[in-house]
Amino acid sequence: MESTALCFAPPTGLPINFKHSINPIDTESYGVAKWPLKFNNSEKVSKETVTEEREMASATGNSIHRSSSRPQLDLSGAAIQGNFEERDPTILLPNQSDDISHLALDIGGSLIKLVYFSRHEGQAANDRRKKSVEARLGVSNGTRRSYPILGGRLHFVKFETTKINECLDFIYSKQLHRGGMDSRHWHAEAPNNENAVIKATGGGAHKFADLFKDRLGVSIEKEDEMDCLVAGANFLLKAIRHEAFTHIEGQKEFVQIDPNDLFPYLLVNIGSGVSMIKVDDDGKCQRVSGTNVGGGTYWGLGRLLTKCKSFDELLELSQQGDNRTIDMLVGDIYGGMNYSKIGLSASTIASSFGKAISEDKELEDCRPEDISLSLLRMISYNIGQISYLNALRFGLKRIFFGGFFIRGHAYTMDTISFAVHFWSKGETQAMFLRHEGFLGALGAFMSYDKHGLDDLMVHQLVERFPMGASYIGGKIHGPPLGNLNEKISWMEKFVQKGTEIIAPVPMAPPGTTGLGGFEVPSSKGDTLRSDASNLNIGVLHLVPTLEVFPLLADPKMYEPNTIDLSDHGELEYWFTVLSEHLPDLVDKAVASEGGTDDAKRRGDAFARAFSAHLARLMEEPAAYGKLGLANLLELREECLREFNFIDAYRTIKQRENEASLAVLPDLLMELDSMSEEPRLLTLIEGVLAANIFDWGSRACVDLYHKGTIIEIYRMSRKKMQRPWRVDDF
Ligand SMILES: Nc1ncnc2c1ncn2[C@@H]1O[C@H](COP(=O)(O)OP(=O)(O)OP(=O)(O)O)[C@@H](O)[C@H]1O
Ligand SMILES: CC(C)(CO)[C@@H](O)C(=O)NCCC(=O)O
Repeated sequence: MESTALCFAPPTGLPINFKHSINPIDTESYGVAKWPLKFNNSEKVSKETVTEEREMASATGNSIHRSSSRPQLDLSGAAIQGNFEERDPTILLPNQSDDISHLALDIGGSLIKLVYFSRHEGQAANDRRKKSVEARLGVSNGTRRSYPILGGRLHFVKFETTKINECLDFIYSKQLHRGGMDSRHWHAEAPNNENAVIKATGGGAHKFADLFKDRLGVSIEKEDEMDCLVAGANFLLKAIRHEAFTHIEGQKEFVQIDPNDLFPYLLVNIGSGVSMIKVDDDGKCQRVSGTNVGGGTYWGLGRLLTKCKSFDELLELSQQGDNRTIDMLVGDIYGGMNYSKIGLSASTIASSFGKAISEDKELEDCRPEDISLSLLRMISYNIGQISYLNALRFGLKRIFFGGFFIRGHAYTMDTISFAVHFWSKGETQAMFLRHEGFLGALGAFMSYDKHGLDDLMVHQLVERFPMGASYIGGKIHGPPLGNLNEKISWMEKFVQKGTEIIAPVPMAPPGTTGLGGFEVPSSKGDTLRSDASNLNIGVLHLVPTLEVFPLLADPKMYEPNTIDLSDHGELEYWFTVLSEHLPDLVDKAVASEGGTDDAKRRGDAFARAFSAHLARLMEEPAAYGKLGLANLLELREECLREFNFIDAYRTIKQRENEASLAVLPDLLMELDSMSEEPRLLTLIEGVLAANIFDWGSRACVDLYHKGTIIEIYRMSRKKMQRPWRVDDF
């Protein structure tokens, strides 16, 4: 909220979340510039920064350390260009070569992952405002970091590696290779900078370096893949609040990792192939094992055997599968009996695909659904088992699994967890990461110096889930929204089409047996979501729009969620409250923008968007991370901003401020006439009375319709029985 009111609490009406707003809304643009651009046919240089030695070191399993060759921001001779009073003056960095990139890539065998940065609009003005607020309050976060973090957002996007041209088009359309659309230096006519460098990792950083030079005129600076995976994982585990979770028998549970107690751990990255890395510290790691039976195997073999056209299709197929028709179970061999002496139940799979040996069984006789499930189970279980053995080898108690093979898919995670749990007898814990597929790309992004990301802690980074903004895999889930207008019309269409556009793929629980312990690997509820990456990964705001309240003694320790919505009863209650309150909020929001037709349309779109989020969360409360009431309120606030409602309570605040100012002299006189002790008590009571005004409570809202807050305040001081009293002061 823009805090302008004199005397009342944040109009959430719910627990104060101690955050105040700093920045305007996210106005992400997916406008695509015309391709092709003027390319320069400069010589093909590919700067090698990864030395042979380092590559050898990682290949042979020696410890590897992060590269220190990083581009630096050269601030010498920096000067403001033009008018100092200007809202957003351009700062000239005369000695800076134009090679600061806002994009990093992980180009793997199957997928290209992009992490890119977009600057907040009006960032400079906000920074100034924030500084002046801090100066007034006598606090400063400035000492926390040695240099400022980039003010903006991190976005996550993926493409299939075979469609690298789509990826290049995307980079070009957003001018990411030139610092993004918001770059002050960018002009369509400007010549390409010969020195522009993009950090990239994965095999494709080597394979496609020339293509990047040819098509975008940029050089790829290669970062070691294992280093990047580890840097990305460490960053996520330290900086993102709800990053790691366990997934056992359909139950997802977020685990808050203590950054001081993170190491050592085993990182298992399941991409096309699988890498297992022992991580001892920041920048200290060793690839201890790997297996070539990984995500590529599932997708490759699965495609051949089922004729599926896409990975998603294959994964969804597995949902309807029954692996007992393909896998040979212990019971099949032992005449329906358990082999208890060695701990094998009859339902344990004795041999994956073992039933396919039967002479009267051809591929056509097998259901593609069953094949997909058997394959998924075989590969996931195998990876879980090898991971456990490596954890055992090095005495590691925690294994984090990443890579795009996982796809937040419940069955995959349950199977891996089961294998680790079963073989370690519960001693080793399998954990998953929400940004599973982006570890390498994030690590490559981290390798740019001076972005300040290294210093970010959990409470400083905020994740947001804008509507329809995910552009993933070269496929658009939700629209490629160019501007607010498109966003609104998309919401209108969304309503006409029902929920099919962004709603998760509804899937029946698989009736599968054969996991050797739990008969039916059920997932929560009746629905599963295979493509967890659609809405489950948001946009990371590096300078949050809702800033941590600067007077908090210890922001790390402050938990704004006084109500945990993992309790289903609470969840239902609050969802009802928020849904019922929605029309009233929309009225206020529309009024705050002058009640114009445009505001009404936006208000309508906001209501639909927020309702869609609520529906999504009702179905999978942990979809966006651990859900508490404060998160839900922040989501609502953010959603308002998406539709350009900067402060829904603006008009009310204005009215109240006027009313308050009108009576302030009388109130002060009244206070002045009191002796010291009753005066102090009245002040304390006044502050508390003002703070309990609760927009979420219908009683308060009804009361408010009958008068202004100041009247309510006066009345409450005189007549109303308060549900609290001041014991001591
Ligand atoms: N939309 C998709 N298209 C293709 N594969 C997908 C998709 N979604 C998930 N996958 C799975 O993710 C795997 C790729 O994962 P990831 O992107 O982490 O690895 P990679 O970097 O491509 O591979 P590597 O690191 O071995 O080079 C695929 O092999 C497949 O199993
Ligand atoms: C070759 C890489 C590292 C490329 O990402 C990956 O696919 C992998 O770890 N494959 C497994 C290779 C092996 O250790 O058998």
